[in-house]
Amino acid sequence: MITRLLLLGATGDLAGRFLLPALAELTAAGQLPEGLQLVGAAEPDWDDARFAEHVAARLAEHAGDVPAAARQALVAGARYRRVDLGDPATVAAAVAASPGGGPVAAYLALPPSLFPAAVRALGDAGLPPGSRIAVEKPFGRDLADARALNALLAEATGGVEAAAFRVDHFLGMPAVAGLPALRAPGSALAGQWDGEHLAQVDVVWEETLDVGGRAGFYDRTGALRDVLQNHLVQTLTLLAMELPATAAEEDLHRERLALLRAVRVPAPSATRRARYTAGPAGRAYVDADGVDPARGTETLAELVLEVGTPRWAGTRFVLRTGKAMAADRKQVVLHLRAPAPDGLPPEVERVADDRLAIALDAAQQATDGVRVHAPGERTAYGAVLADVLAGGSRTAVSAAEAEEAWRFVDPVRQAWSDGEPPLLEYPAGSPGPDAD
Ligand SMILES: O=P(O)(O)OC[C@H]1O[C@@H](O)[C@H](O)[C@@H](O)[C@@H]1O
Repeated sequence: MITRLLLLGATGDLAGRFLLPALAELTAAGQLPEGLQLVGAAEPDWDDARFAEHVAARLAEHAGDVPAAARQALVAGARYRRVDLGDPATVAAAVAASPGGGPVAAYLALPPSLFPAAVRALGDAGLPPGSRIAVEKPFGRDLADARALNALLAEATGGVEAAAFRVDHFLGMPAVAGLPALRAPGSALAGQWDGEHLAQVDVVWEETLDVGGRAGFYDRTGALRDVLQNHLVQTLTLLAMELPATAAEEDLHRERLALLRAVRVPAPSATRRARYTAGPAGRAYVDADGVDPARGTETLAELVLEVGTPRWAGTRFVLRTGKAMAADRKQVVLHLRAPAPDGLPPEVERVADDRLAIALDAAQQATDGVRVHAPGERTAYGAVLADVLAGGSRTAVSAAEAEEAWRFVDPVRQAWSDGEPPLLEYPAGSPGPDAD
């Protein structure tokens, strides 16, 4: 059992807004492993007391809904070690920092450019058996890079696949995790789940948020790598895979991988990319600090995919994500070929006779950093951390799944960098280019 959580990047944005609040939530629910020791690690030259202040402030801001006693317990138990990823000895010291010497979960809440150095340093430090390394997304910049990162992880973990945890927090969102149940045998939608009944399925994640202060990261990433290649593709796997034969995690991963293998490489003409200009919602993307306009980074990405299985003959899967858009639209839309049946599950909204919508953010919305979720329901990062700490893998992507997702996204990335199709524009705060 994991007894220590080493949070690398503990002073950063991801830790402050999502991971520390999720730990507080799990503390309150009594769902952390008994005696778990939190060691925060980052570059600033802080001590335990300074880190405790930081954790308390982040929790006050982002986990105000968690009872104060649980927040205080987390703050009181937190330790801090300064690490410099260029100096692996500092990482080894952080691994050794907590007493007990049990298995460690090392969580890389770091910019992707630091993943290789962090994984190498953890490998050099030598993690005790039963330890895990959790890596955030994007997992690699392309297929070759993802393979290299998988090789490093295999080296650092002695080839134990379960020891490498490639996080995708969308898999922990209740609405995404619940997608397979919507067409379980007996459901009104069970008989609709194929190309004969569904002409098109949209997986949409449109945000009103612009890139804010993240332009330095975002400009090297873009909408395709930031959200579509991972979050939307994983949502697609849960929507379109065959239902696993059992509840076992290996069956789930087998079906997710089989679905990814069946996705055809889209032609460039089946893709769109765009970036926002100045508009009602604010200034142009290219005017944000840290943007190099010459890179041509997209803030909106769309792929129309086909899944080459008998079930999905004739269905178009449209995956679209964008920043600085007119409205927050985070949903799956089913376009039926005939009017939808009666007796739909409560999560499914009839928006037209032949069109159904499933909200992806119904139970959990991050509005100005305030967490809103149904009482007793876990947040996405609560589910991820519970999984990491308990040895689960439902919110993780396997090595093969990570590479397979790049197989059909890499050619798109390549075509885009060759200028095909051209980069479109949309005003910030608009529904996107040529909105349908
Ligand atoms: O709304 P959530 O749960 O933060 O998920 C969306 C976010 O997912 C992150 O992984 C992306 O980096 C962000 O750009 C995006 O906004």
